[in-house]
Amino acid sequence: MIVEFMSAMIGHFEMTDLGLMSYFLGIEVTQTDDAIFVSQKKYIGDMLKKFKMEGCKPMLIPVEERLKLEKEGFDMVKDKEIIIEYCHSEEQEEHPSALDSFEDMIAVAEGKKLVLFLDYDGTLSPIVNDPEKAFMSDAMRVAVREVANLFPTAIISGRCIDKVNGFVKLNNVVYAGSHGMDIWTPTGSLKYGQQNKSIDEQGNKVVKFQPAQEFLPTVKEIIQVMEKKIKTFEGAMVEDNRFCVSVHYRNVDEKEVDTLKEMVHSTMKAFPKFCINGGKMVMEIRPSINWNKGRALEYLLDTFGFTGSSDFLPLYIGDDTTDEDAFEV
Ligand SMILES: O=P(O)(O)OC[C@H]1O[C@H](O[C@H]2O[C@H](CO)[C@@H](O)[C@H](O)[C@H]2O)[C@H](O)[C@@H](O)[C@@H]1O
Repeated sequence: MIVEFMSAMIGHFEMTDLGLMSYFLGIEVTQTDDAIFVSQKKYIGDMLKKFKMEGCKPMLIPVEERLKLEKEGFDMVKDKEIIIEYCHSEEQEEHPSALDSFEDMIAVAEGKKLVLFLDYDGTLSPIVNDPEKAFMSDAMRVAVREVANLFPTAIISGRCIDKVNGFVKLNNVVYAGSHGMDIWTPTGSLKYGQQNKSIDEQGNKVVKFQPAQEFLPTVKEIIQVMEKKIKTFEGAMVEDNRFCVSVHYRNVDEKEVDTLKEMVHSTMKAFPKFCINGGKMVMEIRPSINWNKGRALEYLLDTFGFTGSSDFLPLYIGDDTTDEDAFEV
């Protein structure tokens, strides 16, 4: 039938039979007897060339499997952003991938119970321009759910706990928000004070540990002041992270960034009980207390029942400066 159709068409139009399709609209096509494989290797090469990133090193990324391709919704800016996020060659030179030492890590873990700690932004989700849209892929969610079924798993984020919970949507992990200043666990710890029993949105009993409770009214005040002051900086954004505040400048004109930073530093002089830490195009304002992601990790190990034991290996995966407190522990 195909042959008949072709000769009928050739009778009417000037055309040549090129055989099986191998390349169409930037997609490479390989056809076998029982399958057709499509690949965009050339397209990716062209994209890297376009953004002058041909020299960058490849690495594994949490690509969604069996993703249905849609006609609508292609976003050139977002595509570029994701490629840049995963291809920072210089950054990788300085900070090589932990996966390069996978065998060594497995050797250290031999016979030990793994306890997994994960950061959210930049670790479970790609860095994007709009913090409200830092979604986690379904593939990543499945991976975290599966790993959390095997090992105790906690997510320690700079975000407020409700927001990170809303992004992750898993009930087999424990959450700690506000850089570890808001921890919700099923049981709590006998070693630490300041714990309150409560019920979460799903109706589960939780013990909340919030060592920066007394700072809440001042945090609200800081948010109000900052929101007024950033109005003159187009693209700046204040994010309420409950016990902490983030002032974002990712979308601010480069020429304005130093002035914005000066404004934040001089404004915070009126709030001496708070400190400012740097992050990825963000200024993290938080109470100056001896509590951080590292202390939160210790608290969580205790509530998981590992205090005094040596047959466990905590593994922390994070990408930002506030994660270094946890790496240290
Ligand atoms: O501890 P994390 O879970 O990594 O949170 C740290 C901060 O992450 C978010 O900001 C960063 O990601 C945004 C979305 O990709 C990006 O737009 C921003 O430039 C990054 O700094 C979050 O919005 C902050 O509140 C967190 O403190």
